[in-house]
Amino acid sequence: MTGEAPPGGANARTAHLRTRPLTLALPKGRLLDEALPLLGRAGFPLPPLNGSDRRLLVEEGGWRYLLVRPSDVPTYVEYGAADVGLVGKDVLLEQEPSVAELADLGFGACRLVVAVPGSSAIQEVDELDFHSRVATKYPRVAERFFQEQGLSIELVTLKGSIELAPAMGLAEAILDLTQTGRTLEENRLRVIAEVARSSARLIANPVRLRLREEALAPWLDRLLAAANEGGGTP
Ligand SMILES: Nc1ncnc2c1ncn2[C@@H]1O[C@H](COP(=O)(O)OP(=O)(O)OP(=O)(O)O)[C@@H](O)[C@H]1O
Ligand SMILES: O=P(O)(O)OC[C@H]1O[C@H](OP(=O)(O)OP(=O)(O)O)[C@H](O)[C@@H]1O
Repeated sequence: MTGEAPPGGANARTAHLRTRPLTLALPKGRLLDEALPLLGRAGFPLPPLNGSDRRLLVEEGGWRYLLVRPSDVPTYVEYGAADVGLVGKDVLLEQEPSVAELADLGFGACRLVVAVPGSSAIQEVDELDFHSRVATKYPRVAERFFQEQGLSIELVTLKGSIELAPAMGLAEAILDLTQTGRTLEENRLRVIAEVARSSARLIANPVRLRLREEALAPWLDRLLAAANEGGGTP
C-alpha cells in the first residue's frame, strides 16, 4: 500500500454514477395509482405501467423505475440503488432512514391513530391499562408514542389486518392507518388518539442528489410544480 489515490481518483470512481440512468423507486400498490398520473403531469417519460405488470424494473427516456414494496422504497434510496423515491410519511416515521425528505407530494393522505373497541369505556390513551397490548404494523412509531405518554404498553407486531386484533382478544387497542374510517367502523373500533399524519413524500439519496444535481434538479422542480398544481405542499 502506497497510500496513493487510485488512478483517476474519486472522480473516476463516481463517473459511472453520473452517467447511468436516473433511478426512481416507486411503491407498488395504492400509492402507485396516484404517483403515475403525477409523474405524467410532470413530464416524466413513462412506459405503460399498471398494477398487474410483473416487471420490477422498467426503463424509459433516461429514467429507470424500480417497482418495489412500499416499505422497501427507503432501503433502495438509502443504499443508493435508487437516486430518488416516493414513499408514505408513515414508512419514514417507522424506519427513520438516512435519506433526504425533499417534499410532501400531497397525495396518499391518511392518519396514524390509536383505536379501541367501540364498546370500551376508554376515552384517552392514558386510560389504557398498564398491561394492555396494542397491535400495530408500526412498532417503532408506537414505542415512541407510548413512551412520550409515559405508558408502558406491550406491542404485538402484525403485518396487516390490524383491525381484527381486538375482536380476537389479541390486543386491547390498535395503532394503525385510517383514511376514510371505513375499516375502523366496520370492525367496530373508535379512535382515541391521533399519532401522526401521513402523505406521500419525495425522498432522495443525499450523495446522489449532490453528484447528479444538474440532471436531477429540473425533473424534481417539475415534479414539485405538478404536485403543487394538484394541491401538494412542498
Ligand atoms: N387507506 C389508506 N388510504 C390512503 N393511504 C394509505 C392507506 N393505507 C395506506 N396508505 C398509504 O399508502 C402506503 C402504501 O400502502 P399499501 O397498502 O399500498 O402498502 P402496504 O401493504 O402498506 O406495503 P408493504 O407491502 O410494504 O407493507 C402506506 O405506506 C401509506 O402511506
Ligand atoms: O380508513 P380506511 O379508508 O378504511 O383505510 C384504512 C385501512 O387501509 C389500510 O389497510 P390496507 O387496505 O392496506 O390493508 P392491510 O390491513 O393489509 O394493511 C390500513 O392499514 C387500514 O386497514
